[in-house]
Parts: sequence; C-alpha cells; structure tokens
Amino acid sequence: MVSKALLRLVSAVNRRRMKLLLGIALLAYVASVWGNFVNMSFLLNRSIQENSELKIESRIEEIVEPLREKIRDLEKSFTQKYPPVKFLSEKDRKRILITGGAGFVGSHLTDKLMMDGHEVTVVDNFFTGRKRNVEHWIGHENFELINHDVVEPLYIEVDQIYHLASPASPPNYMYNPIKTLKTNTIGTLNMLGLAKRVGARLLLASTSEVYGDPEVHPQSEDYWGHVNPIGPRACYDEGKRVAETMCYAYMKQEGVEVRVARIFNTFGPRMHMNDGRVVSNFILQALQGEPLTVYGSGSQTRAFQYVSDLVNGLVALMNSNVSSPVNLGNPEEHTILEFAQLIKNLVGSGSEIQFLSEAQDDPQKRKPDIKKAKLMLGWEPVVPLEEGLNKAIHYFRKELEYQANNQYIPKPKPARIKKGRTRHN
Ligand SMILES: O=C(O)[C@H]1O[C@H](OP(=O)(O)OP(=O)(O)OC[C@H]2O[C@@H](n3ccc(=O)[nH]c3=O)[C@H](O)[C@@H]2O)[C@H](O)[C@@H](O)[C@@H]1O
Repeated sequence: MVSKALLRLVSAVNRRRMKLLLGIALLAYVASVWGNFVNMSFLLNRSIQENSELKIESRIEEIVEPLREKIRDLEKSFTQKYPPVKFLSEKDRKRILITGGAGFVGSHLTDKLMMDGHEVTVVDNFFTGRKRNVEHWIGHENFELINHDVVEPLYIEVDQIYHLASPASPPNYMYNPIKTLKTNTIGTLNMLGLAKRVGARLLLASTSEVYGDPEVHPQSEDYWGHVNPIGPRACYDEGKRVAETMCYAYMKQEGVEVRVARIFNTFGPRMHMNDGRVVSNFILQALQGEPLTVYGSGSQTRAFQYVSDLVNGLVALMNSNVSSPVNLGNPEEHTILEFAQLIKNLVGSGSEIQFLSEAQDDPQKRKPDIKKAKLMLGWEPVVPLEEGLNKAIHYFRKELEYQANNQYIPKPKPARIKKGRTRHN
C-alpha cells in the first residue's frame, strides 16, 4: 500500500516536472525563434539603412561637387594674378572709356592703359569684340566691362574717350551696312555728346579708308580722298568720313577736344579667326595647308603695321595737342602677292596660291605718309614686319589648337556680301 502510494507520488512529481521541463523547452524555443527574428530584422533594417545612407551620400555628393567647384573658382579669382599695373597718383590717373575695347585693337589699348595705371571702362556690344580679349582684367579694381551698344546713349563720368567701336574688316562691315552706318554716325554722335557733357577729350579711330581708292600716293592727311559713296565699302568709308566731320563740328561749335587717328592696315594677336582680313586669312590658310586666296592679280599694295605700334601712336596722339587728323601706319609697302609668299615662307607651308575674283572698289595702292606723326608726336612704328608676323603666326597656331580642342575650326571668311536679311539692325 505504502509502496503504491509512494509510486503514485513519484510519478505525479515526474509528470509535473515533465510538464515544467516541456514548458521550459517551449519557452526556450519561442525565445530562440523570436531572437532569430529580431536579429534578422535588425540586420535587414541595417542593410536598408546602409543602402539609403549610401544613396543619400551620393546624392549629397552630386549637389555639393558643383558648389565645391564654384568655391574653387572663387578662391582662384580672389588670388588671380593680373598683369603688373603701375601706381598712378590721383592727379595723374585718368578715367578712360574705350568703346570697342574688347575688340582686336581695343583690347591691346586696354592692356596698355591698364598697365599704365589708369581706370579703364570698356564698352562693347560683342559683335566683333570678345570677352576673352579682356578676361585677364575682369575683377581688377581699375577695370570695368560694360555690354553696351554705342548706338544707344551712355551716361558715365570719364576724362578721355577712345572711340573705336565699329567693325573694321570689310566682310564684317559689309555684313550689315545699315548697322555699320548707325554705329559710325549715331554711335559717334552719342560719344561726342558724352564728351561734351562731361568735358572729356575724344579720340576717333578713323581709317585710311577715308582716302578710298587713292589717286595720290603715299597718302598724306591733306588728301581729300577718292571714295565711291554708293559702293559696298561706303557704309564704312563714308561712315568714318562723316564721323570725322562730326568731331570737327563738335570741336568748333561746342569746344569739345577731339583727336582723329587715320589708322592704316594693322595686324597682330587677337584678330578674330573669322575676321576675313588678309593677314588672318593668309596665316590661317597657310597653317591649315589650304590655298592662300589672293583677290584679283595680287598687284594691289598695302603697308602693314603691328598692333603695339598703333597702340603707342593712339596714346601719343590722345595726349598731344594735335587736333587735326594724323595718319598712323607703317609705310613699308608690299603687293598682296608678295605678302602671300612671305607668310607661306614664315609658316613653312606647302599651300598653293589661288587667284580669286577682285573685290569691288578694292583700293589699288595704299601707303601712309607719316611725316606728321613723326614730327608732331615723335612717333613711328618700330616693330619689323617679319617679327610682327611671327607673333601673329604663333597666336593663330595656338588658336587653332584651342579650337581643335573645342571641336570647332572656323574657315576664313571670304570678302563677299551676304545675301538675305541680316542681324543687328
Ligand atoms: O586692316 C586694316 O586695318 C584695314 O582693313 C581694311 O582694309 P583692307 O586694306 O581692304 O583690308 P584687307 O581685307 O585685309 O585687304 C587687304 C588686301 O588684301 C586682299 N585680300 C584680302 C583677303 C584675302 O583673303 N585675300 C586678299 O587678296 C584685299 O582684296 C585687299 O586688296 C579696312 O577697310 C580698313 O578700315 C582697315 O583699316
């Protein structure tokens, strides 16, 4: 009896223990499944989180990189090195306006006046001028660049005005004759009006073209010229002639101080690749192994001056007391054919010479008489032709490389008038 009762007691205890053990095992199982689940979802969450963090990081990088680049550019512009500039006292420093200051001649004049220590304001409508020509001054405290067309009035305070704004290459000025006329007439009136208002001295960049196809050789300042008033060049030739007339009307009637430079053929770095004048055309053609295009027989003559000589002449004239017109040019005269051969040799090019039809009203002979400039300004050109040409060749070689890297090589422009509607009226 006792033993049975004992057995029952033991088995009851075991059952309870078994139940307890089973309960514990179940709990342990549930806990482990739960643990795995928590672990897995933790890992899953972490990878999702890491993934989206990566995405956010790369998005931030995308946004921030251009900003970083801007900061680098800004830092560069703060530390930009300008060409050396002289210090001028308040009394000697002038406020100078150069219209067409981003063009070929204008940008070299800008360099000289900036380096001499003056405050220079360049006004340009960028028809033939380019920002690249003056970009090395942008940000300098003495320099200002204004995108403005002189056909509209301009109100600024200046002491001197170099009025150069006008296309100067035949294909460019014939491209839109009405605009060329407006620039040289209304533009000059506006600048003379400004000179009158602020008491500034104005130098007009006139041209050897006022002598037209000359019947006097060489041309001195007292020659009145031989211009076809209705020919394709008239918009420029007559535009410049009336610009000279306006200068002397303002001088006589309003007491404006004027200077008139009659500029003969000029060449040098920063001529536009597409300029169309003979020097840039021949050099580009020779460098690219293309035929050198001679218009007519090539027996017509020109005398070429290097741009730095011209710039020195312009500054000397502006600061002189000579108010009558002065020729600025290099009297070394060559036929265009001789010139083609010289450029071919200097470039070392195998290009052929191709004779094309003659340009209408092309002056047959041109050579400046520069006695007046020598006597009254103490000025004469000093850069030998070949030295200047080598500099221009070096410049155009670099320009071709630059253009090739930018996938664009313009062909020299022929001196032909474009048909159809033109821009810039
Ligand atoms: O270079 C300049 O300073 C002058 O250029 C031009 O006068 P132009 O003498 O006709 O200038 P180019 O177009 O360079 O022509 C010079 C001669 O070369 C000839 N030429 C031009 C380009 C060409 O590819 N081939 C060629 O034989 C022309 O027919 C002309 O007889 C402008 O009309 C003047 O205002 C300006 O002062």
